[in-house]
Amino acid sequence: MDRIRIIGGTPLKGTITIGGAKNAALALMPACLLTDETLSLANLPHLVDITTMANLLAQHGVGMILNGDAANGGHTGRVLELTAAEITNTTAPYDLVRKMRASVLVLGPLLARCGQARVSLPGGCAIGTRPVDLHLKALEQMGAVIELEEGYIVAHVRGRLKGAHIIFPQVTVGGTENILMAASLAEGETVIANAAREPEVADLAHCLVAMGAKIEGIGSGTLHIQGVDRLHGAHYSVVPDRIETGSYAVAAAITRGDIELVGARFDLMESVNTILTECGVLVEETPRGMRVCAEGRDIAGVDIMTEPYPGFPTDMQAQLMALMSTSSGASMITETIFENRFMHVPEMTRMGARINVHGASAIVRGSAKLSGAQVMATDLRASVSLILAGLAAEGETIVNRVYHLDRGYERVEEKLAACGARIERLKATAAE
Ligand SMILES: CC(=O)N[C@H]1[C@@H](OP(=O)(O)OP(=O)(O)OC[C@H]2O[C@@H](n3ccc(=O)[nH]c3=O)[C@H](O)[C@@H]2O)O[C@H](CO)[C@@H](O)[C@@H]1O
Ligand SMILES: C=C(OP(=O)(O)O)C(=O)O
Repeated sequence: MDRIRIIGGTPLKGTITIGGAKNAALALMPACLLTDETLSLANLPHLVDITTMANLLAQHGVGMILNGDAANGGHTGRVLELTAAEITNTTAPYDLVRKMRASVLVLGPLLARCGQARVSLPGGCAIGTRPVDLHLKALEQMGAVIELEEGYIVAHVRGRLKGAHIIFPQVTVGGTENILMAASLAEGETVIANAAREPEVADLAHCLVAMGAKIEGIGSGTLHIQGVDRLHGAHYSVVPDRIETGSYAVAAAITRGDIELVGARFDLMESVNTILTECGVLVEETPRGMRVCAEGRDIAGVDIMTEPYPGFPTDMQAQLMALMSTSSGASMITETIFENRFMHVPEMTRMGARINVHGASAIVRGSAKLSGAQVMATDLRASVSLILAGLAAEGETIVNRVYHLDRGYERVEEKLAACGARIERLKATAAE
């Protein structure tokens, strides 16, 4: 397995281009199953998760054409044309679903278009148990008959799905996305109350509208969807990745550097920027995106609690913990979304961070210096948080098991190195 080697201590300066959002793209791609016409997605990030979703869609019968953007070396701004002229297979197999939980997002579209679907249960993952019971209950309310057989969700509906009044007892991003897609082709009106307001959900809703769906309340906690008989093709550009933006904002802050994040959507960064500003970091909007500067600044400890959007994102919790480890005060970080999302703590502790976990809260006592160490990445955001800690640490840090990182960060070493970071990927040898 590849490893990342970092020699820390250099304040990062320069520009980093932000790509399309992984979590938006993973919801937009399965939307192609709702129509026999072509859905063309621009600004698609180049990530392992996107390839996994493409492989899953291909085995459902989706034809795909990828147009690389030569001007950017074929890396960023890719355009993917997806055509589900005919759905040849309604099973999402375990081998693909287990690689990526977002695979469950084919369930709603398959059921709406084909009246049946057989999707492997995603199972738990490193950060929590992550059941999909709320997706299933909502689809049942829409008339689907669902059974669990041999680890698979086996669903069918007689005729079309029917509009329903769905009240999610807990905010669920994937649940809202699955129901949005299913409801777009259902008979009658669906109301989703306590819907997720994440920008990636809004991105999906805007794309569905471009495909002919009738959705009101986009971006709010109540969505009204008037089902239509058919959807058509569309061309849609994926929203910039706010978690990638936030991760590189922390890279600037933790190294006391100065980075412009080109293409970032400042308006989607409010909760993260509020915390960074409270810490003492300068964050400002620029004509091209946003600038984050911590040069010569003292970072203060602040308390953070993860919440659904517009609250502070759980996907930024580990990165902020790395920053808080280098602050001059104490902070309390409370994780309210996932029950097991502190796996970066023992690894950061190996680098000299002073962190104690009590239930859902971690007390971070800032320390002046982190020191390089061998650490193990356990999940996507934990991986990037260890890289961030390594950038600030004295000496050499080796982050092992970085395959998680490639799920969600495109060319991370290249982007950081362009700002002066001493970072390289150590490729796995054939014997490993
Ligand atoms: C691909 C993608 O977009 N992933 C994001 C998405 O994950 P994902 O869509 O899986 O997260 P959810 O918003 O659904 O999960 C939120 C909480 O609700 C619980 N829950 C969810 C569904 C359900 O049927 N039953 C249930 O109990 C989950 O276990 C979790 O504790 O939103 C999370 C919360 O912002 C982010 O961290 C992930 O990066
Ligand atoms: C938890 C994440 O992704 P996923 O939902 O795909 O596991 C993430 O992006 O941080």
